[in-house]
Order: sequence, then structure tokens, then C-alpha cells
Amino acid sequence: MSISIRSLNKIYPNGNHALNNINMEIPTGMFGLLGPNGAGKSTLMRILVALMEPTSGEVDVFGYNLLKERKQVRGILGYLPQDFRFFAKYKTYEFLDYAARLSGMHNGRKRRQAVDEMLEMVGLFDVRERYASRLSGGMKRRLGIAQALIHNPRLIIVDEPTTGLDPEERIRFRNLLAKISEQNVTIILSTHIVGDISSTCNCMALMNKGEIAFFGSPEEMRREAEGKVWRMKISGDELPLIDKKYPVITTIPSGTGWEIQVVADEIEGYDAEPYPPNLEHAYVYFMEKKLNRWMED
Ligand SMILES: Nc1ncnc2c1ncn2[C@@H]1O[C@H](COP(=O)(O)OP(=O)(O)OP(=O)(O)O)[C@@H](O)[C@H]1O
Repeated sequence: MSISIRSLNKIYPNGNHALNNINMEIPTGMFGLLGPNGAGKSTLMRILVALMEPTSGEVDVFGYNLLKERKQVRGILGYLPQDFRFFAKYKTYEFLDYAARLSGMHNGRKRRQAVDEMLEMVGLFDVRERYASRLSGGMKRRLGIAQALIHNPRLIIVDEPTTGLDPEERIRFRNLLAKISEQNVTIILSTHIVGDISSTCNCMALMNKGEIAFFGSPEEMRREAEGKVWRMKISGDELPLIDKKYPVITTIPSGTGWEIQVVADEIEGYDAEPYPPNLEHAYVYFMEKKLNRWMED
């Protein structure tokens, strides 16, 4: 187990109950924390990296108590926050060198070697002379990962890293995380993008309104939606009605109408055939059925 969370609560000074009695054992490997905006993911991440104190509860990180042994915990973890910023005056390699110095690498030769190796690993060696603020969105995220990894942490926590990236960069970033996790680094990845989790994580949790709504493997979550996904062929006029009644996942033009996929326990009044679920279907199923969220939106 890498992280053990017991009865964790966070109530902000304005009364927002952002985490509501979280209990969770996070295994080593790549762990995905999925949830809509406002679910409490960032709050949990900030507590795990010791940037914020919980209102109550206990957390152990690789055997260290987060509240009593903050320094030790900080020593073994790296963090890529959601709103990571670079200093405009630094070139890419200078920024990483600065991060390495901050983490206590004082031997210049060893540090330069570590920086070069890390730039190679994240695919930024060829742009090392470019100002960090001039890198593309995907490159910036990769530099963010590099600074989180430069002191060889056992655990890195990455908050919403693929938001705003184009599909190619998103895949590249996911592949980088998979490569890092093969090197015995545990990764906690927080995201509201289902594809980030399905392609990389062996274990995951679904968070909603400060609670853990599901914990297990992506495959187990996918299975929860078996028999709940339907494919229908409908006319153009029917779409608005169906859209009101059921969560529509995909809409593909077909002849003069549409071929759609919807998530529901059963379909009344329309011809529908069962369709094999993927993780996105399962996510919608959880949000709509189990958590009754769809109807509120
Ligand atoms: N500093 C704060 N003061 C008061 N309430 C807060 C604060 N930060 C977050 N919240 C509230 O706590 C809840 C959880 O927010 P949090 O940012 O942890 O969610 P999230 O899942 O990370 O969503 P997002 O992806 O939008 O950041 C939300 O209702 C949010 O409005």
C-alpha cells in the first residue's frame, strides 16, 4: 500500500464540506482519481502533498504519518499542481536545474547530468535552450512532470495534467506517465477526463461531492454499466425528446436521422439494442443513476 487514508474530512472556513469522511487504501502503481469539477479532487491532492491540513482524519504515506512527519513525506513525493507556472526568465534546462537545486542537489556535475537525463526522458532535450514560458502546452506539462521527478520521489501526485491538451499531446503525456510508473514510482493522477484513466491506471476511485463513489479497477467500474448501455436509431425529431429523457453519450448522423448511444436501466417506447459499455458509459451511469447527478444539471 502506498497511501492509507482514514476518516478524512475537510471543511473550508466558509463551511464547504469538500471531503466527507474519506477512507481509502491507495496501492502502488498508477492510481486514477476521477470526478467532475468540484468533487474534491484538488482538495484531497493538496492534503496529500502536505500543502493543506485536513479538518480531521489520518493519512499515512509509505508508512510516514502525514501530519506528524511532514518533512519525511515531502522528501519522498513530487507534485505537479493544476495551475503550475514557470518563471518567464528561465530557459527549459535552467528551470529544471533550479528545481534540482531547490531539492538539495548541490553537486553541479551530478545535477547537470540528472537534468540532461530527465530532459531526455520527458522528450524536451532538443528544446532545452527554449524559454520555458515559450513551450507548447504539452511540453509545459512534461516539464512540470520533470520538476516533480527530479529528486527521485517514490510518489508523484499530478493534478488534472491533460486539461487543455490536444489529443496527440494528451496521448504522449499518458504514455510518459505509464513509462514513469514502470520505474517503480507510484503515480496519483487526478482528472475529470475518463480516457486518462482507462488507458493507464490499474486502480481508480470515482469521487463525487466529497465522497468516494467507486473504488476498484477501471474494468470493474466498466462492468457496472453492463446491460445499461443502448444503441438506438432515431429520426431527427425524436432526438430532443430522448435527450431530455436519457443521458445521450454519442450522436452519429445516420441516413436522415441519428444513431445514438444512451445509458439507462431500460428503454421504454423505442427500439433499442444493448451495447457493450466502456468506462465513459460507466462514468455517466454512475453520475446519473447511482449518484442522481445527471438530472440536477
Ligand atoms: N479555498 C476554498 N474555500 C472554500 N471552498 C473551497 C475552496 N477550495 C475548494 N472549495 C470547494 O470545495 C469543493 C471541492 O473543490 P476542489 O477544488 O477540491 O474540487 P475538484 O474536484 O478538484 O474540482 P476542480 O477540478 O474544479 O478543481 C468545491 O465545492 C469547491 O467549491
